[in-house]
Amino acid sequence: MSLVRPLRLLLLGAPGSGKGTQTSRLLKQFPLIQSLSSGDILRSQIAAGTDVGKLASSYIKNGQLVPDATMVSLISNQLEQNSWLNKETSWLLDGFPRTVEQAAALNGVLESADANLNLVVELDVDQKVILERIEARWVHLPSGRVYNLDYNPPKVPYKDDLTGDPLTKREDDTAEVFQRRLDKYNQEIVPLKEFYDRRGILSKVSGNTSDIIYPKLSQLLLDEFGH
Ligand SMILES: Nc1nc2c(ncn2[C@@H]2O[C@H](COP(=O)(O)OP(=O)(O)O)[C@@H](O)[C@H]2O)c(=O)[nH]1
Ligand SMILES: Nc1ncnc2c1ncn2[C@@H]1O[C@H](COP(=O)(O)OP(=O)(O)O)[C@@H](O)[C@H]1O
Repeated sequence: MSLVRPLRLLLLGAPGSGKGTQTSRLLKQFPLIQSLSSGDILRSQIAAGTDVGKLASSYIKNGQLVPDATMVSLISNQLEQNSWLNKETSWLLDGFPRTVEQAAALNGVLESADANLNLVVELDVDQKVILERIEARWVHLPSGRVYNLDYNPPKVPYKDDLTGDPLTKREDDTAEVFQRRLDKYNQEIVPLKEFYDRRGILSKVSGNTSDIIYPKLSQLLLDEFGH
């Protein structure tokens, strides 16, 4: 089955909860959905040595959030570039907004294009299980493809399945930095969820593995946008 109404989805979830993993599965099942990952955009800015990348890098390596104004301008420009600000395109956001200030700014941008979010889903994963995920996470930076030594290892050790490029460890994927990111997430997520709950578009899917979560997430989309 496919979606019959345009979906404008925001995935919320703790670092390591599986936002990227769920995104890649959704894009396979629903090819009409386009996606944006704020973390991937920042990492490509860093790799390109841009001013935004230089600024962001100092926050990311310490597990801090990049300032709201920087994120709002970076992602708003990306929404324009992607030509998402219309009523027809189906898209999903992973990693932005992360604060209620970012959510309010995004709301203004989308509202003025009459293309506001119509579903926000929180990935509810026991936070005890996500640290070990982070420690086993390896990424292919140019594509954003995500691997895990335990859960979904690359075919050739430490090499990207499609390009053969070497995989890398993210500098913010250490236990120490991860704990700071998790603490920050737990602080910001409460007002952020309230922001969307007040708008009647917040849902939650729970499960301690992505294989449990994905069928629930996919069914939620089909229930709400598949007819
Ligand atoms: N053990 C395990 N690892 C998972 C599961 N789902 C995703 N992962 C891995 O855990 C890490 C974090 O997942 P990711 O999708 O990057 O989470 P994000 O930070 O929320 O985008 C990655 O290495 C994934 O491959 C799962 O159900 N079990
Ligand atoms: N919306 C945002 N606001 C502020 N900082 C952000 C945002 N998105 C990403 N970042 C920065 O980039 C880092 C990596 O983001 P991301 O790849 O989404 O992490 P994770 O995969 O752990 O959820 C974050 O820890 C944060 O420092």
